[in-house]
Amino acid sequence: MTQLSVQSILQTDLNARTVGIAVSALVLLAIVYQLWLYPYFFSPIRKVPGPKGSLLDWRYVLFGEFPKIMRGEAGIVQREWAKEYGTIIRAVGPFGISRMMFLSPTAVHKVLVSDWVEYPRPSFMRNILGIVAGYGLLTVTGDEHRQMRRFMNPAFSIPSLSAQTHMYYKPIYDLVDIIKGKIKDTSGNVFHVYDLMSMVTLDIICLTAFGYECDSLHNPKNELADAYHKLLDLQSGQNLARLIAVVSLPGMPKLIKSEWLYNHRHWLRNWSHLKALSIMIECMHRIERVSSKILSDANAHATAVASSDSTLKGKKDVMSLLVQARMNESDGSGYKMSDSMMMQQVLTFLGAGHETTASGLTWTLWLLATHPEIQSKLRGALLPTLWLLATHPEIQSKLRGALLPVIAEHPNPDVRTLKSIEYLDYVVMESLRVMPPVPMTIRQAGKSDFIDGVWIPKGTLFYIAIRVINTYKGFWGEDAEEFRPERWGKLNEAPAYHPLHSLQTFINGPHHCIGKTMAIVEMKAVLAYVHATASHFSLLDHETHFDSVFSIIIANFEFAPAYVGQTTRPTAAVTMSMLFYNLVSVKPLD
Ligand code: HEM
Repeated sequence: MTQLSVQSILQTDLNARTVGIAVSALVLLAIVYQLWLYPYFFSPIRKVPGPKGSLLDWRYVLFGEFPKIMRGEAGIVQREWAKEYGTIIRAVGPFGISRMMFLSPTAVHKVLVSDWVEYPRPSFMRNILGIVAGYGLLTVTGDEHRQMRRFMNPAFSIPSLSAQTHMYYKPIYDLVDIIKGKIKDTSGNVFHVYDLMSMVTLDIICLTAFGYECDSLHNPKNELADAYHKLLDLQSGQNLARLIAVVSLPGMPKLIKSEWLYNHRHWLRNWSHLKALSIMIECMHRIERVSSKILSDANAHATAVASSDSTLKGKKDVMSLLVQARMNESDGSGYKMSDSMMMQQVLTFLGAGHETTASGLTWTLWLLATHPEIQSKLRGALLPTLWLLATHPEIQSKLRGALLPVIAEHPNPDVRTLKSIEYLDYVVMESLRVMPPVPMTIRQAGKSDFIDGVWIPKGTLFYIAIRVINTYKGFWGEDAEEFRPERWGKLNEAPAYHPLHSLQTFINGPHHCIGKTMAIVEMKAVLAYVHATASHFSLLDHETHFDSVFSIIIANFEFAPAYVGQTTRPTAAVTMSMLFYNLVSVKPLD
């Protein structure tokens, strides 16, 4: 080898090493900039008040406040920040990315209502929602969302809801019979309330959204119920963090939905961190299989109705209404939902309309179990008619004479009847206020702009802190964190209550929950189970059928904690499922 070639090899080696060192230094600098320099020394929002950890703690530098949020009770870590720092808060999350939390009505209005198109759900959130609840209304934004929402609104209107309410009652009767049966033969009177609520709400959403009889109350192992049960068991802060990490990798959301990964899902079981992902993929696949059958049944029925001369009746469940609307293209906007998009909506209704309502009901029963005085007041509010009738037989028979013809036609209470029971309304709204089933949502700035006088750069994430706003003392008064249904009768006494801004359980603006009224009516129907069919009335006659006007879950059963000193708390995941315990003791009233 000549001296020249040795020199040139050495030179090339040196160059390669120099380039390697330079690249490593640049990567290191980029990491240092992203994790230390930008968030704490350069970011325009670095001086906004908020929690701060030690910059020498590598875990804090890497993950910021995220572990604290995920370990804590849903929404409570953020509530403590609000107490300490006020209504404009900044916190650093994983990888040095800042989050802003605004509580003022003007800021929340800007992000959710007036400038909503500029503040969409961030892509990692759309992907998580898309994977578990379909790439339907929950994941679109802007014009696509406007058109889709306009097309779907009529199926959720009050007239449609009124036509669906009677469908609630079969699952509710079944639920009461099951509880009574279990108490009678009894292995004890302590129940997993969440499991029961999850089954009854799944059966109700299947009937009202698709006219599909799931009957998970009698067949808890049926394909759909079992898949949801397993999916919901995976809900934990840790699994949510893993899912966020996975879907943030380029191409992963598509891969997770692919047939290929479904066929090779057993590979994932070999890594303990990915086991939950493998279960999720399997469950979603099963849910999609049932959903596709639901959709093809709805299509077949609508086609049969359209081609028959009124021998078949048009069904009133949400999906049938959508299929009929698509056939008629009656909204005149030229928008036509594709088959695959209809399929995504089936997943969305199942995903968004089942677990949320189950969680709302479970927390309401827990709050009633731990506030016996409110429980008996609610029972009193539901029963005065009964009591009056029981103690005044002459009024009873007179009333029955007037009621029976109506009752014969409408044996179960409709939307208006449920709405007229004032204290029931207070209890449901108060429970949804202090224990909102979706405790928080997220948005991302699509533009740089001032909000509440602070310059917020494009890309900043926002915590829409539903539970914090719902229980903020500045809006609701000193007792804001307490469960006190009476406040709903005296809202004018709250210091700064605003009907649009102080309660964000279903959020505000164009993305507000399309199922809000459906969920509230359903919760009331389950809690207040009214049964008005028989000819003879005796107060609290539980063994025989309930007679006359109101027989109610709350009137049927007394709820209490399963044992003295029992506590529970909500997980910091997407919805507020109960962590540790969802046992509640249920006693028949006598
Ligand atoms: C107590 C029960 C419920 C609660 C607390 C609840 C809460 C919410 C919240 C907070 C959002 C906004 C999410 C966001 O934009 O980040 C939302 C959206 C939505 N919810 Fe609900 N929900 C409930 C029941 C239902 C039911 C029964 C259905 C339907 C069958 C439903 C369907 C939807 C849909 C489709 C959206 C997306 C709306 C849009 O972006 O236009 N929800 N819900």
